[in-house]
Amino acid sequence: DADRCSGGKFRLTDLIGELHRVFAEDRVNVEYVQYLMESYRSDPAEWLKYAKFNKFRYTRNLVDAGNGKFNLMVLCWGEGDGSSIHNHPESDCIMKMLAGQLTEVRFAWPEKSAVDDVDEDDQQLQPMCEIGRTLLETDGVCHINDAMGLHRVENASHTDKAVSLHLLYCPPFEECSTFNQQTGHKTMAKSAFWSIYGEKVSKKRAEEHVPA
Ligand SMILES: O=C(O)CCSS
Ligand SMILES: [Fe+2]
Repeated sequence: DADRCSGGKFRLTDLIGELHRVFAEDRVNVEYVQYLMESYRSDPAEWLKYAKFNKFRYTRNLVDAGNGKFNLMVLCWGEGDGSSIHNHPESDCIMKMLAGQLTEVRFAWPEKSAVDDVDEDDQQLQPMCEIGRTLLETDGVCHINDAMGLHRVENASHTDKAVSLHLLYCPPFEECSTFNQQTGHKTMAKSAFWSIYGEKVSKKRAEEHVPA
């Protein structure tokens, strides 16, 4: 585990190896997984190959498909890029900053499950706190799952890009629900990869992609 690597550096490859070992067990200790993610010190030389930006929106770049048990991803956020308000179906999401800053705002679930396109009385989503939490590279990890609520993550900087490392498990979901903040209406959204193992995904493959 990370201590064994304390003599040397706990590299991205050590993190991946240790995650494979942890997820081979029946039960996953989320505190230990958080500790492993916290133990990784960002080294751009290790993750630059995954850091592919798209000028129109943030990108999701698969680093490791975790034998189907988890996805480890590098997300690249241009200036002002942000996610929709979304959930993490049956999954835990643990994220940390590799470069730059992101702001996270959490929202309570809408009371009624305002389903797609049914003209229910609108219900604005309520942020759980006045201002978003700013995540810095020096911070620990941010952990969320559906029991904790929904969130929106964005790069509020107009001058700096941001790169974050996300661990999604079990199982890594291929789509999630996104929510309109004003109406609470829910829409399903596909969680596609911009690149896989450092290779840009062709448009064709993006449609049929299932990680190897
Ligand atoms: O997976 C996504 O696209 C959401 C990034 S914030 S956890
Ligand atoms: Fe998220």
